[in-house]
Amino acid sequence: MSLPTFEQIRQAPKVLLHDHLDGGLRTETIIELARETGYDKLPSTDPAELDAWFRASADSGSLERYLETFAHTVGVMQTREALVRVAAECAEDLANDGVVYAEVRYAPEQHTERGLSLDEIVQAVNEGFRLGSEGRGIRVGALLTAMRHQARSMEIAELAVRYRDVGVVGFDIAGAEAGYPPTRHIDAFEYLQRENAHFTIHAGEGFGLPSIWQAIQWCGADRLGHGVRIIDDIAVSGEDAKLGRLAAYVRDKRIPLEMCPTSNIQTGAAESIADHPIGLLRRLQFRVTVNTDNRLMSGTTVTKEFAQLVDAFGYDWDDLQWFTVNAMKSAFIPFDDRLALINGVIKPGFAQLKWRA
Ligand SMILES: O=c1[nH]cnc2c1ncn2[C@H]1C[C@H](O)[C@@H](CO)O1
Ligand SMILES: [Zn+2]
Repeated sequence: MSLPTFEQIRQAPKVLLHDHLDGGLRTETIIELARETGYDKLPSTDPAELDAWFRASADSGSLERYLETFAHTVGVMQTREALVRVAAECAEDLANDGVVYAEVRYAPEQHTERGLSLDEIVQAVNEGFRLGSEGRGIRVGALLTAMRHQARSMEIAELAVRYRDVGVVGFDIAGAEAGYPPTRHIDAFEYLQRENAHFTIHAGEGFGLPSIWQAIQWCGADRLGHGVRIIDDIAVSGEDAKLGRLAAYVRDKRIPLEMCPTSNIQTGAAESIADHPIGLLRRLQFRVTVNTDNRLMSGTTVTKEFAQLVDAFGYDWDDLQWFTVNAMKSAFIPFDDRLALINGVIKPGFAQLKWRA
């Protein structure tokens, strides 16, 4: 059986758990929204040039500099119409990439510059996801992110609970990691735990093991955003790997790792796809999932991320299905819904592709 091709991977039913709404805009849309809303700070109004600018600026090797590019996407996402449009296009683009289930995150507190309330922001994005998903064979849920350098996490956690049955499936914290440990937001995480709500934490990307340890053992994260630096707790010699206590805990407890290979290279968390810790972590059977992080800044899609992994590691259909089922098992929607997607959509979809290959 030959390795999956790009087009075959695109057709496979895929699952995406880590994708930022403000990191996935179409360049043409940014330019149009800037014109419509009077945002005059774009580095270029030519789509190709702007696209190249985002990629080059995000390729800095530093998470902090990578994050600076979001000023322009967030800058044009300040009205209800803009949010509905961006969310609808996000759902459409993911559906066209063959994604059948996605959790897309954004930070409501970043969209209040022109007077929208947090509730209005969530309602607008929900409406966009609904419009963009309709009839396209995709289900999209929102994760509400609080910015770790700000102090609004409790408010955002309450917002996530308020909308838990209407479009929102969980909570997250994002932004610069060094200097802003997860425990800074412990009250929000404790509140979410008391509410039986789900959350993931960006950890082990721009900072190492202490961040992962806090996210899991202090804050009770259900999943880890990136978590790549867990390899600092694994000693490899030849084929042998010795896990430290934290790495063993993450693997034993089947804590999902939302890995984003291209993004990690851009921010300096990994050297190249071939050197990306995902190779080792998949071999050691951590609960690894494959994600895009920011499709605009990384010029990527789920299909591209998978295709690069196939090139680098020779992954076959079974590997791609394993990543996909891992992701579906780790989603924040109810167990019955996850099972229905695994048995009704993912397994039959992969079976058909394997059979044709
Ligand atoms: O990979 C990331 N790490 C930390 N923060 C991130 C990453 N990608 C995007 N963000 C930030 C910038 C966005 O404005 C915010 C909400 O989506 O989350
Ligand atoms: Zn992220």
